[in-house]
Amino acid sequence: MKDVYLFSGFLGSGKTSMLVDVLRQLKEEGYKPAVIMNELGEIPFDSQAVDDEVPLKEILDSCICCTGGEKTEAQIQTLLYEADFDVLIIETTGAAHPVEALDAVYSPLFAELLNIKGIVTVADSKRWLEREQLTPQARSLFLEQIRHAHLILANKSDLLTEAEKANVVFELQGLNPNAFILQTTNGRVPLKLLKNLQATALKKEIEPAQIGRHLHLSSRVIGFHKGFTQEEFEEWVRGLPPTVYRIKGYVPIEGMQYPMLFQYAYGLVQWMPEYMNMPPKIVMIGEDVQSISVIGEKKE
Ligand SMILES: Nc1nc2c(ncn2[C@@H]2O[C@H](COP(=O)(O)OP(=O)(O)OP(=O)(O)O)[C@@H](O)[C@H]2O)c(=O)[nH]1
Repeated sequence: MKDVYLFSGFLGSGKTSMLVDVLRQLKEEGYKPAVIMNELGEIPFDSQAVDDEVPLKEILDSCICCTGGEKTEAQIQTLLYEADFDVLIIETTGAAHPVEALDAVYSPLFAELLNIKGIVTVADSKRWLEREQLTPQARSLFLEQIRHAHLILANKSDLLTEAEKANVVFELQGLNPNAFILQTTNGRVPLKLLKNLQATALKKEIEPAQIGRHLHLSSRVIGFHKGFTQEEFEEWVRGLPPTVYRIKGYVPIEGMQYPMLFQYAYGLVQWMPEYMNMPPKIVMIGEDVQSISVIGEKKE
């Protein structure tokens, strides 16, 4: 049987960071992992974090829980047919309801081959403390992702005081008394903890809540034809409504040879120099992102 983990968590909470670290640990211990990634947005941005030797299937611009299980089922079948792996990690979009995503993984086609270990949810600890600021729909999804987890990572703990950290763990445990909670930075979770999860995610527990469907998240790809200074770009980002949850992509910066890698998640921006000439495009994910005006946007 191949072990299957479902990685869940709100937009920008740290799922890909966790994935990269877990893949490293799996490989160090001699496992052969495979990955299915589901991204909101047409650009396979996160998959660049997975190196070439790991079998990878992507589901772009849709969401496991909203398209039903067919695409995931097909991707798992293809992997089982063509790839040699012993652990499968499915990273859902931050907009997915974990139980509905898990439901998509159960299929009579491969029930005998997969051992579903459980749902690991990454929670942005700072967002947790300020969850009242989310719209009610986004908040319900955020809470559902935590409520249904078998293991919770209280991530980004580097941004909190000791008292805040303790408070987050206490409150998360109140919402989900059955899950193990670990304080983390950059989604670092010891492999042993994952391996200890044991098929607690039984089929009979599943009660799809359909909450993800009431949250009208959309993604928008924005291309740029001119460069910015980092300050002016950040100023534009700071002026965005709080319902823009996530931005990632490549931004042309004056004086830089290639567009820089840019990430935005819950108030924090991150820039990294890029050594390849990546297309100057970002993906913006949130509620009603189509109506937002963008400086320097190239109409396609
Ligand atoms: N300060 C801090 N930043 C973090 C931590 N974990 C992740 N980040 C940053 O948060 C941003 C989002 O991290 P990802 O791992 O891409 O999050 P994600 O959940 O995969 O994002 P989506 O797939 O877009 O929903 C990146 O800029 C990370 O570098 C952490 O523990 N502390």
